[in-house]
Amino acid sequence: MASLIRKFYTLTLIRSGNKVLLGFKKRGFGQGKWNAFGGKVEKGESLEEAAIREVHEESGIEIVGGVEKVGELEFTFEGESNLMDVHVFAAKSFKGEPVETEEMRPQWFPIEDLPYSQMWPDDYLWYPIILKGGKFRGAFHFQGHDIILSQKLEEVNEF
Ligand SMILES: Nc1nc(SCCc2ccccc2)c2[nH]cnc2n1
Repeated sequence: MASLIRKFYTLTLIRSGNKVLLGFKKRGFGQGKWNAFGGKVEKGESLEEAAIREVHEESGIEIVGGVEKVGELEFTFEGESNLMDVHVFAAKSFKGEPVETEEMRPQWFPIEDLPYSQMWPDDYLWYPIILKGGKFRGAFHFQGHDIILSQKLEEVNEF
């Protein structure tokens, strides 16, 4: 099996009471889908620093109380050599109002009414784990961006 190139990304969930802040991706990878805020980890920054940076860049929200690691996901795509190693965080506390950026149009959604049909097809499987305070590890192999060919998902007690 040809070797894959592992690249690191973050995703950060911002929750306030019964609402979750998502962004509609206006361009680039994942364009047209609602997603949490995230992106590539740059050289020289920690996963947590990358998570906090991406949230601020994409939504204007300032994370003040740090982030908590809640999940690890690996995404591979049929016929492509990249493996996306995505570290999922939840913001402990934050300040500021979300603003629309070139990348993302932010919107608060009630937890009971997340737009899963307009999100990545794996998300409905692991968002509930985060929302009940759990942690998870998963791997999803895609055909394109909308079909999952194979998957693994398990809840874990700690990272
Ligand atoms: N929720 C979710 N997110 C991603 S990519 C997240 C990481 C990323 C990468 C590049 C730009 C911004 C954000 C997914 N891929 C496959 N399923 C998926 N689910």
